[in-house]
Amino acid sequence: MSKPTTGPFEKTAGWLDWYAGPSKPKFQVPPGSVDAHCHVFGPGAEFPYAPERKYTPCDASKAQLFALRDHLGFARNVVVQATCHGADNRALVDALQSSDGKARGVATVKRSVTDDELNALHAAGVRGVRFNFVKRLVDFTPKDELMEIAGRIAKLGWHVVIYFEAVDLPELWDFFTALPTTVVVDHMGRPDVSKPIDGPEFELFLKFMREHPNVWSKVSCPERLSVSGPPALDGEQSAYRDVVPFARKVVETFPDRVLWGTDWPHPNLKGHMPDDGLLVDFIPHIAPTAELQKKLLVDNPMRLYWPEEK
Ligand SMILES: O=C(O)c1cc(C(=O)O)oc(=O)c1
Repeated sequence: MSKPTTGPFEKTAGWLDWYAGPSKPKFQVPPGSVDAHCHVFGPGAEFPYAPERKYTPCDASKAQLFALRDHLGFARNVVVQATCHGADNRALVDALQSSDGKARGVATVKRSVTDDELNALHAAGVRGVRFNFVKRLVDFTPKDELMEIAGRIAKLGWHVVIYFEAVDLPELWDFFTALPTTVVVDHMGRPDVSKPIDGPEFELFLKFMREHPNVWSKVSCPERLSVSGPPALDGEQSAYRDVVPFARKVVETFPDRVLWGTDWPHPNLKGHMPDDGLLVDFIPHIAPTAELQKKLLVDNPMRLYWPEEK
């Protein structure tokens, strides 16, 4: 892969660039696998970062994303609008339109979005909107505004992707459970994996999924959630072991409602930047059978993002 670059923008201090020499995974993903959570950043010279952003990344272009897809053995991507682009979806749309039909997307929109704009996003391959509740990433948006957006995008057959921290689930519960669409949780709702897996916090997340069959989860981002490490670097095959029981529990309990993604280019990591090849090698630890792997990597994302092909 080519190396990360920066255009006219100055990166946030301490920014870690994505890993330019990912290893070839030992685990071979099933044919037709989908990386269902990844981003593009800019390039800033072409698609400027949003004025309201909370961080300025290095560039991470569509060509670099597609090269990673091929290198890791994936067939398709779901590109999720990154907060550094706000509600300006141009970089996302450009990536989708350049993908030969191999990428679909999740956008961020404001209440002011027009029906024509939503229809154009749909034509480009957008199938969901993202609502973000992580305070270090976005400013607050009133819930009535989000609910209005959810009602409008439901008519297009789209879903809502939510990103929040585990401690905030109780406060957000009523809003989340009132959403009229399929709801996809980013990164398992960010559990604190230093707490017990059968403790009240993770139990609430499992209850959220158990009691609401429209709720799905991405079992992604062990590199963000792990406290114990070791990091996925230098061939490490036992990376992020403290995350395994949490992710495996979700995969085994709700095998038809889980998705997996690299989260490339891994915004805001502080300690290390993982080798994406080793992240793929993490998959069989959380989805130990071929049947679970196929659901996680092929059947589920295809049902959600390419339903016309099923
Ligand atoms: O935890 C994060 O910092 C993060 C940020 C973004 C984004 O800025 O969109 O997306 C993610 O999936 C994760």
